[in-house]
Amino acid sequence: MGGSSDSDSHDGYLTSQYNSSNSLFSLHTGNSYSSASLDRATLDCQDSVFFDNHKSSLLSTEVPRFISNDPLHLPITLNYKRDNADPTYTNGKVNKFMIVLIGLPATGKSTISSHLIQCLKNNPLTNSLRCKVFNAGKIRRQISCATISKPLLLSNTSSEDLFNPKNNDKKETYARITLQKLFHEINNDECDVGIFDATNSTIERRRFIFEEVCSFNTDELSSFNLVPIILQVSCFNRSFIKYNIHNKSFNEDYLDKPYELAIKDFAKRLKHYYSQFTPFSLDEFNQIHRYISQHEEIDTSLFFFNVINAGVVEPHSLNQSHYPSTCGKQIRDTIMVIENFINHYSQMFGFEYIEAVKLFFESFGNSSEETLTTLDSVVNDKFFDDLQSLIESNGFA
Ligand SMILES: Nc1ncnc2c1ncn2[C@@H]1O[C@H](COP(=O)(O)OP(=O)(O)OP(=O)(O)O)[C@@H](O)[C@H]1O
Ligand SMILES: O=P(O)(O)OC[C@H]1O[C@](O)(CO)[C@@H](O)[C@@H]1O
Repeated sequence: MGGSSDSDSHDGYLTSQYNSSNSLFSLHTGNSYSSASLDRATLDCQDSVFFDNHKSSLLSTEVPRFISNDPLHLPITLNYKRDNADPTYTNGKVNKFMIVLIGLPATGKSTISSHLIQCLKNNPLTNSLRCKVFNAGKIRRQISCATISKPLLLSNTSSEDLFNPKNNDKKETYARITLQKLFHEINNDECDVGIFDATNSTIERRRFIFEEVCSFNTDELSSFNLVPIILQVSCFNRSFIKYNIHNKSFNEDYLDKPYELAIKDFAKRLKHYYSQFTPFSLDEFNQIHRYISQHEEIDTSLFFFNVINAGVVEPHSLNQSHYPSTCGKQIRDTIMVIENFINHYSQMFGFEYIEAVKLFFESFGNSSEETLTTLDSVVNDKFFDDLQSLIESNGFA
């Protein structure tokens, strides 16, 4: 595997990153990731039993398929049937769902969203729900392309760099437009599940989102009630991240850019995000729950799910579900389907992805010399160490 960085080249292919010394975030001391349950998730990264149970599947050339070759046919155990005559209301309003994604760039948020939609579409309990993704990057491109006729204006000056934290205002504007579009389509009954696809990487952004959800739900003119579901997507594995960055260099932002420029620009973007990212925590979940309960004056549903390293690390009690006593069947059904998706993500989609990563690095030597050299020259151990330092200086070692 000529030219590959150390992180990928020794015996730890797709496994070495599971030990703490090599992890991108070690997770255990941060303020936000300080809960016992997250510690448990962290321990699982290092836990020898967990490791042994997964090592063979991570290393084998066959994709382990515990259930079936068809990712959409899971043994989902649903105990009751949909009752069409029993639509669910909250506070006299028809329920809709909003999935708020959280996660650093290139962790798989958009990909996992499309997998979730497939899953909802294939389950009789949820197949009538109209799902739509509202992607802040797409909205940004639509607006900025119309203005400057370019996929993405790359710049070396910090004042022009959209992802430099100095320019957060610009990025916030795109996010707010995206959020308003989601509310608008929900309110017009154009969709039932709105997925807000952005990194939502700061506490301030998340506070804004939930203030807006409360305003929406307390708006007497609206006939709908939004049930918020937080889905945090994390990726700590260096090989996964490297593979994802390679793929990101072909996305719409970089259609007109040479590979090297794209990789360098995305790497720079990642550094900006690592310098300001705050993972979502149980504390924040509880704060948001209190805030919504106070403002909506009813006991309200709120859910928090995690996909870590394509589902191979189990989030354990980091996932949270708050069902009020009055919670109706439609919400319970939908959450059950989502929970099944989360719990089986690795079998449904994760291992197939890991296999693709593995193949990518195995055949890496066959890639063009330029691609190889470029990726390794930018996304290497030093780069990951820099990311680690950035996240540590941000208080989340
Ligand atoms: N779970 C996954 N299954 C399959 N491919 C994945 C998965 N996660 C990441 N990838 C690969 O990584 C690339 C980046 O993933 P994706 O675009 O979903 O990340 P993202 O978190 O939405 O990024 P951004 O925030 O920059 O938009 C994808 O193009 C895909 O090739
Ligand atoms: O405004 P946020 O939450 O950072 O998320 C939006 C941005 O995230 C990205 O997906 C990061 O790569 C961009 O495409 C997009 O502009």
